[in-house]
Amino acid sequence: MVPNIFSAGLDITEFYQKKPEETDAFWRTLQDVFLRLYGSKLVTIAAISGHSPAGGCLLAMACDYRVMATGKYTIGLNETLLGIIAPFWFIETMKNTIGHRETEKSLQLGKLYSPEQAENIGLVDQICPPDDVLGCARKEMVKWLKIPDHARILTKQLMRNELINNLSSKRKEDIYNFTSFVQKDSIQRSLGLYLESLKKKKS
Ligand SMILES: CCCCC/C=C\CCCC/C=C/C(=O)SCCNC(=O)CCNC(=O)[C@H](O)C(C)(C)COP(=O)(O)OP(=O)(O)OC[C@H]1O[C@@H](n2cnc3c(N)ncnc32)[C@H](O)[C@@H]1OP(=O)(O)O
Repeated sequence: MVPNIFSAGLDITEFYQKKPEETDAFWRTLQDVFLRLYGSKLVTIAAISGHSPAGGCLLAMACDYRVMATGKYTIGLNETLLGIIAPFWFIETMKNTIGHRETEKSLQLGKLYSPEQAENIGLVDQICPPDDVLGCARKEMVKWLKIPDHARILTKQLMRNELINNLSSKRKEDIYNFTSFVQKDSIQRSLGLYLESLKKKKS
């Protein structure tokens, strides 16, 4: 577990100044990771040790339960702030987590929530001091593991199969949409400026 950062989201350098076949392969891998995690028969609990923007938020939402560290961290789907769009399955996952209305506001504004705000809207289930995040996640895991596995798994599948089947049937189209979108000159310019701004913030 890395302190302060759960995940900085997708590595933008994987779709900045890359060839279409490279961005295709990158997106296919992300789809694989998501489908495996969201559809996992195992109990999955995200111990969110710090920042969790965009793709990081998606990974956390793909789990069954989320524990987030308190502190000056943020979580959310901030794609619009970067001049890009959250794909339909990011949107559906967020709707399944916090509901339609909150998702609509959240996505259009590219909102990044503090841990307390995230807990209030149900984006995370629990907040804990940073040095206790793993402990809180473990405690919660014990509860989940007491439930008869077959019943929990079938329930999870009933709740999640619609989205899994939808994405599975549209994978090629989704890859095509991603690559044609990120290859646009205007999007490449936005991504370049954003990467520069991250580096400037650091120096
Ligand atoms: C019509 C159909 C449309 C279909 C769909 C089309 C399109 C697009 C969908 C794309 C979905 C995208 C999802 C994403 O996840 S995009 C990435 C979003 N992530 C972020 O915005 C986070 C950016 N990072 C930060 O805000 C901060 O780094 C931090 C996570 C808060 C941590 O801060 P700090 O500890 O101060 O770290 P540094 O800022 O110093 O960063 C260290 C170095 O890492 C570079 N960096 C950071 N994040 C990223 C990233 N996500 N990708 C690539 N590089 C990143 C940063 O520039 C520093 O680099 P350096 O060491 O070389 O200077």
